[in-house]
Amino acid sequence: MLFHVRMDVRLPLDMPPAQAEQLKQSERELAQSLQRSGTWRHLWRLAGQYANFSIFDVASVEELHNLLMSLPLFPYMQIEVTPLCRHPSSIRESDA
Ligand SMILES: O=C(O)CC1=CCC(=O)O1
Repeated sequence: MLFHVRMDVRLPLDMPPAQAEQLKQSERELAQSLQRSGTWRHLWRLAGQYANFSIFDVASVEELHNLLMSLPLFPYMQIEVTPLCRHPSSIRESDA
């Protein structure tokens, strides 16, 4: 199952810089691991915003939910999830 996810990051202005850097580093390591495994298919920065568009490939809504909740930046993100299905006019054979 494919999901489009928008994440807007809102770190508290008074968060100590070292804590923010640690969170971002932990987020990066998990995001890159999930990209290598194929679960986090796409990760794009929204130009001019501290936000991303991502595509996740997971087996269930529960898997996506648990994954998103496990992200180190989860407490500081506003997240919007959109389920995707194949478009009838798509020329692709699969969702690959
Ligand atoms: O910077 C972001 O958009 C939040 C984020 C997702 C994966 C990552 O490494 O940072």
